[in-house]
Amino acid sequence: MAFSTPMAGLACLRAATRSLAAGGASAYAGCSGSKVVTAAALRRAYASEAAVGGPSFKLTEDQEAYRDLARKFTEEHIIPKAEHHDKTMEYPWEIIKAAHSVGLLNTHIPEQYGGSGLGLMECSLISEELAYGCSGIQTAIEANGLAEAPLIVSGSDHVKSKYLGRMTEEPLVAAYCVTEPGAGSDVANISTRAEKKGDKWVINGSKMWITNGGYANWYFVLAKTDPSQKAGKSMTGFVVDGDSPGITRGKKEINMGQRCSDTRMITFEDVEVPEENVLGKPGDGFRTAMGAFDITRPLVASGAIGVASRAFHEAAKYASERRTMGVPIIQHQAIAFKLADMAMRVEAARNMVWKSCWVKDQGQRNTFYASMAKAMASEAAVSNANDAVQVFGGAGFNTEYPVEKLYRDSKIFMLYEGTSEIQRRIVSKYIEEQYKP
Ligand SMILES: CCCCCCCC(=O)SCCNC(=O)CCNC(=O)[C@H](O)C(C)(C)COP(=O)(O)OP(=O)(O)OC[C@H]1O[C@@H](n2cnc3c(N)ncnc32)[C@H](O)[C@@H]1OP(=O)(O)O
Repeated sequence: MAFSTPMAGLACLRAATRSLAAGGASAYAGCSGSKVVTAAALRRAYASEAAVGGPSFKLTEDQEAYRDLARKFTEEHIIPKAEHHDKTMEYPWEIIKAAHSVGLLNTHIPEQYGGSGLGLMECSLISEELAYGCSGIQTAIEANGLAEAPLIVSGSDHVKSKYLGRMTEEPLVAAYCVTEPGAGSDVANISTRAEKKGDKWVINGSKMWITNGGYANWYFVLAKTDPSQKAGKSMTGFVVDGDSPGITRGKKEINMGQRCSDTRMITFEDVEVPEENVLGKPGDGFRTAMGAFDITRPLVASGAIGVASRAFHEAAKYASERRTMGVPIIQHQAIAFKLADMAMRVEAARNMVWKSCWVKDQGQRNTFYASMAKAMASEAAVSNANDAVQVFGGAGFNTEYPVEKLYRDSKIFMLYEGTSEIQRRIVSKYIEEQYKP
């Protein structure tokens, strides 16, 4: 199957999944060699996972098709290039373009704006597969979803047509600018300001750790517009064109993991934005920014499941092959129980992620579940990557083997899109509310 269909959105995704179905199993030929799980091993592992699903966990035919497409894409386009992008830190543009050509980019843009309009459940199946291959590359892909989410939550029809429509027509990336040097977890205390001057808004301030910042065609920017108000009314969200005068894109940050993901400081100096680029009403910004997380935290979480399950599969495969004291190490209880814990974490966290997606897809607010899913899945990724290194022993510390990358890549899941501590704060606030005397 060729990944070059010149279509966008759902039509493109459907054509790609049909073509994959017609291609059958022989279409899987993407990866081999000692450092990656082979295609055959992957299929066996997933087949055994599918067999344990309970009745209410059955995926629809469409969901299976999207997952299979993402899995094939991962095998062919991501796994073979993951090491290169990790070592060189090169931004994965070619992979982003390929993902766009088969409809695996911008998956939750509504159909009326040219997107696939997939539900969160479908999106989560896709992002888990992509992250299985390389979570750095998946982050570059999924960061588009984060930038787009505030527009989906609060954008006018005009803004959606103009900025979301553009994303479906050609392979572009966008970025979500909320975090600042002095305000990460504490969004209420950002200091970027936007002031109304005539018929324009003028933005001044600096945003930090902006994923896709160096390549973004446009930015979602959260700025204070009325600091005298409490958080829920003091901020406004804007869409800002990437080529607006006054924007400076800082140097690429060198991070411990997910090294091909592009994160930078973006500075806004007297950047003029037309009134029509305000999302919702002035003052709605904080809610818009938080509402976006209800869409994207479950997807960050599903990316974390991709890492957790990759770490599990690599460790289980190695433990079956590596022998000590006359037996494969999987027969030593110390290793076997570690693998059992890893499998339990993947299954439990994935179920939590699916629930958080399902609640949102039912049209209900899912903040409580999204935070649980984000915390559980991130911690599963970090624990599983740590255990995988332990199972590999000294080899796990070596760059010739796949798990040291997983170890480095996993940590950010507990930090970005809200730390594990912030997720617990959100969950515990709900509990406190429930138990108010
Ligand atoms: C794979 C892609 C990865 C991309 C790279 C990742 C990039 C990033 O990391 S992006 C930045 C991540 N940053 C964060 O996640 C920030 C973490 N912080 C937070 O989530 C919040 O600031 C948090 C939870 C601490 C807010 O706490 P706090 O300041 O106490 O506000 P809080 O009182 O809860 O809410 C204020 C108002 O907003 C409302 N609100 C809060 N959450 C929501 C929501 N989800 N939906 C709608 N309204 C909301 C509240 O109801 C409240 O309304 P009101 O004023 O009427 O009572």
